[in-house]
Order: sequence, then C-alpha cells, then structure tokens
Amino acid sequence: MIDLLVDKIQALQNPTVVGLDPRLSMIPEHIRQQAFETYGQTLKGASEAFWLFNKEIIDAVYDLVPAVKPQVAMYEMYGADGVDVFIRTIQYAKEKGLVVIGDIKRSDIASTAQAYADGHIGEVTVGETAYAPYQEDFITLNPYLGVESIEPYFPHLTKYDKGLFILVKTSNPGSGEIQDLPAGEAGKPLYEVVGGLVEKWGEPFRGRYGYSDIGAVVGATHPEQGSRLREILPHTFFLVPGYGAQGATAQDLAGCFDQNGLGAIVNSSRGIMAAWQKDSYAKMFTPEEFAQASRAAVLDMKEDLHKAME
Ligand SMILES: O=C(O)c1cc(=O)[nH]c(=O)n1[C@@H]1O[C@H](COP(=O)(O)O)[C@@H](O)[C@H]1O
Repeated sequence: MIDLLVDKIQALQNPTVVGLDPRLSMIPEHIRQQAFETYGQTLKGASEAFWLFNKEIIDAVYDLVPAVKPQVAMYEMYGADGVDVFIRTIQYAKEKGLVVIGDIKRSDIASTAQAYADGHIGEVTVGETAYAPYQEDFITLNPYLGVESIEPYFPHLTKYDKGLFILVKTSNPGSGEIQDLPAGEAGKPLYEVVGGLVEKWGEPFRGRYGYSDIGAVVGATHPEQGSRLREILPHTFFLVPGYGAQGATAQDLAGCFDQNGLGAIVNSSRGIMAAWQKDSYAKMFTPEEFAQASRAAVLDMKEDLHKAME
C-alpha cells in the first residue's frame, strides 16, 4: 500500500493528507439545519451533519490530495450512528480514489489486536461469507504494549495490501514526558528506540521506493527530532501531524522529507476542514462555500510545503 500512496503523492506533487475530524462547532449552520430537520437534534442528526460536511469536503479536494485521515474518536462519540458515518466516509473517499488512513490508534494484546486487525484492515467471516467492515488502507497504532500488539497486523499487510503508521514521536507538547526518556543502550531517547523497532518490523514489507508498509507517526512540532528520525529510519515513511492548528510550520517539518522530497505525508485537519471559519478565508468564501475554502486551504498548504522543501 505504501507504493500506491507514494505514487499518488508523486502524481499530484502533493504530500498532504486531509484530516477528516469533524466537530459540530465547525459545521456551517445550513448543513446542521438540513441534518436536524431530517433527524432532529439527535445522535443521528449530528452524525448526518458530519456526513454531509465530509462529503462536500471530499468532493472539493479529492483531485488535489492523495489521502484523507478520518479520526475515529470524532465519530465514535456519537455512538453507532457516528461509526456508521465513519464507515460511509471511508467508502466514499475510496470511491473518489483517495487512500484512507484510519486514525484509530489501537493498542492491545495479541488476541484483541487480531480482532482489530481483522475488522479494520482484514476480513471477518460470518457463516460462509467474508466481510470487510471498515476497509481503511492504513491504520494508526500505539506500540507501547510491545511486539504482540503489532505482530497480528503483519499478515494483513501483504494479504490485503494494507499499511500501518505506528506512533513514534507524537506532536503533543507533553509527548517528551514519556517518549524522550533515556532508554536502551547509550541512553537513547525512547522514541528513537521505538523508531528503530518500527524500521526493523518494516523490513519485510519494503516496496518499490524503498519505503515500508509500516510507517511511523512523527509530529511536525518537533523539528530536530523529525530530522534525526529521518536520518536513522531511512526505510520508514512518516505520517506528520501538527501542521497548522497545532502551530507547526512547513519549515518545522521539512526535515521529515528525504533528499528526493519523499518520505513523509503531512496531515492537517482543523486547518482544512474549518478553513471557512478563519478570517483569511471568511473574507473570500461564504459559509455555504465552506468546501471551496477547504480547497483553497489545501492549495495554500501545498504551496507552503513546496516552498519549505526547495
Ligand atoms: O496519529 C495522528 O494522526 C496524530 C498523532 C500525533 O502525534 N498528533 C496528532 O495530532 N495526531 C492526529 O492528527 C490530527 C491533527 O489535527 P489538527 O491539529 O486539527 O490538524 C488529529 O486527528 C490527531 O489525532
């Protein structure tokens, strides 16, 4: 799956993933009204508002970006209706030719990990029929339970052509409290040790570009650590969150790319989805044109990333 992602990044000359993390506060009034008129102010009404919102954003950006990353918590909080919209969003994005990174950040031991793997990137069998309920292309995992929490996903990478992004150095300000602790030989920080494991786990899954189906999450908010990880993990592709709403700039994350301008895909969620609420775009677009504001934000981000990589 990593080869397909890199092919798309190259074809579009755009290493951007649009995060689909909807909140009711970022849905324009006319969309909320439409959903609430049909389903009332209910969990289903809120979920339907997300669906209408996501669909228009996907329609506005699918020809510009290689991938989207729905974050499951935003949907799960509305119960079964929210999860239904999470699944419909994945299906719709795939129909539009986008790679889907399911941001599910799972972490559990062997048998439970197996269930996550089968449900999200594999198949479950009922009677004689095999179903693929979620169908993400990549999912995010937390590796801090160790190898048994990651291994159950490995067979699915080849069998179903899938990929993983494993948390190595996260973007949040407090990530250092645990991830920077001295660990392993010579007091290396823990995130370097985990990065080394990800590079090793990924070895059998390397593709045409030298990158593995097993990638790492590396926050854009830690420029020095990002550059260092790029240097020591030459076969590990990075998913880089933190650009925009969390304050990281294109310059901060430039070190996550390799000398060919590959090796990373940069996420922006609020910065793109809620662009219509920002003063700079609100001047150009009405709330009804929110998806056009998202499109403009994607184009601006693309230019910004290109400038930083020159
Ligand atoms: O795995 C992630 O995607 C992730 C890892 C990380 O270290 N930091 C981080 O912000 N994320 C996710 O990336 C997205 C960032 O959203 P914005 O800050 O709105 O662009 C959210 O979905 C986060 O859950």
